[in-house]
Amino acid sequence: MTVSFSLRTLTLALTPATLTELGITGPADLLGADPGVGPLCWLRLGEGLLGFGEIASFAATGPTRFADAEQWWKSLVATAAVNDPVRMPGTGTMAFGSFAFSKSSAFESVLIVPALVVGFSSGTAWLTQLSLDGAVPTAKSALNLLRALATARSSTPATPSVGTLRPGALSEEQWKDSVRAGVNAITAGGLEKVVLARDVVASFPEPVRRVSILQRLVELYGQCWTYGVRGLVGATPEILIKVDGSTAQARVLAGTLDREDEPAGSTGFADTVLGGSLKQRQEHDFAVRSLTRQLAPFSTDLSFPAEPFILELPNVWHLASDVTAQLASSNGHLPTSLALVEALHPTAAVCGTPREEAGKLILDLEKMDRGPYAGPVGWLDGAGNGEWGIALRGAVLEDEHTVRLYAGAGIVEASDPAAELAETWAKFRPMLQALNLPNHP
Ligand SMILES: C=C(O[C@H]1C=CC=C(C(=O)O)[C@@H]1O)C(=O)O
Repeated sequence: MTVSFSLRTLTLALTPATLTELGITGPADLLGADPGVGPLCWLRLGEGLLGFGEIASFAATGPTRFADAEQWWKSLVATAAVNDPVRMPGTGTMAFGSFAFSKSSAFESVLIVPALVVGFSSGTAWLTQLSLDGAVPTAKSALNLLRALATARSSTPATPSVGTLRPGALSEEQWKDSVRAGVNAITAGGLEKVVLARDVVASFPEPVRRVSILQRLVELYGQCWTYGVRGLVGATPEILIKVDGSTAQARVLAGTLDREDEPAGSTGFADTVLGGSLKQRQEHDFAVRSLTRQLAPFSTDLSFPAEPFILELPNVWHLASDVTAQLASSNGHLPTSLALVEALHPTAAVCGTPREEAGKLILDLEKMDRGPYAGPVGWLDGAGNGEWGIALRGAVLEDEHTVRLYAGAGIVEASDPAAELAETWAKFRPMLQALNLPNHP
């Protein structure tokens, strides 16, 4: 006889004394705590969520993957017994997720409910134990699990063995031909922007340690959101949507300048070359417009600055716009973060304008399945909150020895294939660094 139990969760605030006793100064201290594949991860600037173990998961492919995941999550949450005195976004019931970029992808979109979550946000730290086997989490059982992790951890990222890099679906020449074809399609009319991506494959004689990659990304790209959901890892600078109660926020990026292109001793280089470029500005405006157009029907108030700002990352500068919306309730309910993800994905930062035409051209010209690259990655909770980045500057660990890296560039009429190719190398850099591979082979 199979007995199915409801989800049970217990959340505890972690006091500074407990954290000190366990030697935990922040979430990154626990990255190396899972002796297996390592935790589910969503971290930025010393805050975020780590998930350990897996008590339930949902997988889907196809055009209804978001709606199916939302339905599965809602039915799990509906019967959950939640003991959550902390009551912040990410406490109580929560799951990590990653979604395929394309409705025709073979990659399985997933939601994963961990057994234990450690969270840090706005000066509060907490611990949530989740169970689905009838066990009732207690403060003692939750703290024992955390203690075991804190004791097991290793904090030094191991340097990966010397790896080699080879082209993925297309050679550099073939990819530049695709960019040329993209520019020709734009010139011929019918679309204004298309984002074309490519993949490269890294091979290592020794097994690659997922945890080490996450540790390196946190160390080098702390202001990006370091994500890890099963084999998908990366550090994205772009937020598709973050929902905290009735407020939604997005960080839209498009328009890029390689920091290695800055001449020594120059001042105001990014302002002039990136901020002053009509081509880059056009690329950016398409991305902002696509997001705001899709978000507007869910909002009572939507605001973003008239001019983008320049976001400085260790590898590149981007044109960036932060968008804020007050969410409208419908029949007494606010939209959940996952409902917004479904409505917003894919923006013109990763697809193009118009969306349908660009999507078709991507399938035609890239000659690869993007898998989870450029898809939404992040987490959601039982109250509808969540944070979803766009899975950029990342890779998929295909097996112990093989890592597939992805990067793309926005193509507009004025695009030059060689410059766009160089831009993809700048965008591969975070993962190349994390994997200890040469900057630009
Ligand atoms: C498609 C990617 O970046 C997007 C986000 C920021 C800037 C972009 C650009 O300038 O082309 C892209 O739209 C990628 O990193 O693979």
